[in-house]
Amino acid sequence: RSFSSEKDIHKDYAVPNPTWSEDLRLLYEQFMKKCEDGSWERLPSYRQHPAGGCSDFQARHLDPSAMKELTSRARLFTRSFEDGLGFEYVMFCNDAEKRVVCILQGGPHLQGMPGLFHGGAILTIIDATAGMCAKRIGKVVLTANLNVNFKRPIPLCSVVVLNAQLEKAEGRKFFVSCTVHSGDGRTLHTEAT
Ligand SMILES: CCCCCCCCCC(=O)SCCNC(=O)CCNC(=O)[C@H](O)C(C)(C)COP(=O)(O)OP(=O)(O)OC[C@H]1O[C@@H](n2cnc3c(N)ncnc32)[C@H](O)[C@@H]1OP(=O)(O)O
Repeated sequence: RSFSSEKDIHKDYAVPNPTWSEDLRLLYEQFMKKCEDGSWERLPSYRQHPAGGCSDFQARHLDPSAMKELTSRARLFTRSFEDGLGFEYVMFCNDAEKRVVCILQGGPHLQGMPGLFHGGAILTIIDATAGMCAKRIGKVVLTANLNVNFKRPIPLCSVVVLNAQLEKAEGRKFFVSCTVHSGDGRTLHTEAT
């Protein structure tokens, strides 16, 4: 399927699709229920996010003349896979508690060691989830430092839950912790700050 149709670029991918497992669907329904009283909010997710708010950052880091051509071809990394092959995920935020939860089913194209999730893929979704947690407050944020402990390998194509929590804010610095647990919550796979 072409990635560059207007429709495709503006499509919200943070919704169920036929590649989702029963486990991911159940978690999605659980969190959608939590959204009913307004304490949690599902975050839409697109292949290309509007540049809104990043213009001064882009001016500082990027050559404006190259920007237009570049961004027209650009896709958010975590949304640049065919359905089911990469990151199938939905983020939910609870701004009162300064938390972001990400439910994730990792596809077969995220393999590292045979049968296992690639460590870089785990880093990526931690970076995105913890980044979103900081972004809810800081609006435009960049990851300055990411420390990760891989406690248990994550089986490929399994469903996991990421929990990001803002721990502290000092001016424009945000300190976020993030864990990755198995879908049933019993196994702590990864912890990061
Ligand atoms: C809508 C959905 C979008 C989803 C997107 C998901 C993407 C997730 C986010 C990313 O992956 S961003 C891409 C990876 N990150 C980068 O490319 C950032 C590259 N680094 C930088 O641009 C600069 O180093 C940075 C902006 C982080 C800081 O540089 P600045 O010149 O703005 O500030 P400065 O170096 O003076 O540091 C500011 C404060 O941060 C502190 N700091 C900087 N780097 C640090 C570090 N590595 N560890 C701890 N503290 C650090 C620094 O000590 C200082 O603290 P104090 O003011 O208290 O002294």
